[in-house]
Amino acid sequence: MIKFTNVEKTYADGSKSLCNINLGIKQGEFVFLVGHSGAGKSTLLKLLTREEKLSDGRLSVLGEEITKIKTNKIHKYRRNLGIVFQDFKLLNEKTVFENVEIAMRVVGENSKKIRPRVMEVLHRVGIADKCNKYPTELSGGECQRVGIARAIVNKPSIVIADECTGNLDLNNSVEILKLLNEINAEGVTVIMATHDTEILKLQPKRVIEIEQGKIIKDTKRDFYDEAVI
Ligand SMILES: Nc1ncnc2c1ncn2[C@@H]1O[C@H](COP(=O)(O)OP(=O)(O)OP(=O)(O)O)[C@@H](O)[C@H]1O
Repeated sequence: MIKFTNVEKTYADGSKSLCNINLGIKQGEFVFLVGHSGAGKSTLLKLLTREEKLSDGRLSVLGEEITKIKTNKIHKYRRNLGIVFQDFKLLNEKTVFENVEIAMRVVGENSKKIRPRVMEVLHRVGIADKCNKYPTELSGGECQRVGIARAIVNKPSIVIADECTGNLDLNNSVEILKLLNEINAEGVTVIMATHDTEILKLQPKRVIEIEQGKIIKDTKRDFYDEAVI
């Protein structure tokens, strides 16, 4: 469960980015976070990942009060999260396998478990045959599959995807959404920020709309077209 209670975020330069956010997301939900550029979507996600701190209010994630997590315990908290980025953030000098492997190494996973688990997730996202390639040898859609493999390799409870289809064409976006759906079907909460309303038409999910730092709509997706996935 994720719970925002009266959350405010004002950046150091005085920009008020989030205002009185009250929001509950149950474990296993798939939520789209939408809004125009600058609405506050990334800020909300950065509060979840503890890249940014709340200015006021409360935020609890998986039973933990975010503001109370000590700096030296943040890495432990982040193990619950898998993060997928718009620009993939892959290491170009490392292979596909190594890009995913590194996520297991940094959390100190037992080396014997690493190879089978990495190969398992690479199969899962349909990119195992490219495990020895470098990111520069892959298409955008393939890079994002690697990004998803890296996000899920440590079995997170929550996947956070910030504009993860932003650099992809519609076909690739559909494939990435399918993958996120499958991951969600296994009980993982998925929160996906997007400003692309076409994406919302692809599947019936909860949509939370932010405008100028405020939630202006929260629906179980009853106002969008019929699902096509
Ligand atoms: N580090 C920062 N310092 C100051 N202001 C910031 C910072 N990061 C974001 N903002 C401001 O906070 C507001 C919300 O930004 P945010 O990045 O959360 O929006 P967004 O909805 O994710 O936009 P986009 O779709 O363009 O990524 C904007 O007005 C932005 O200028």
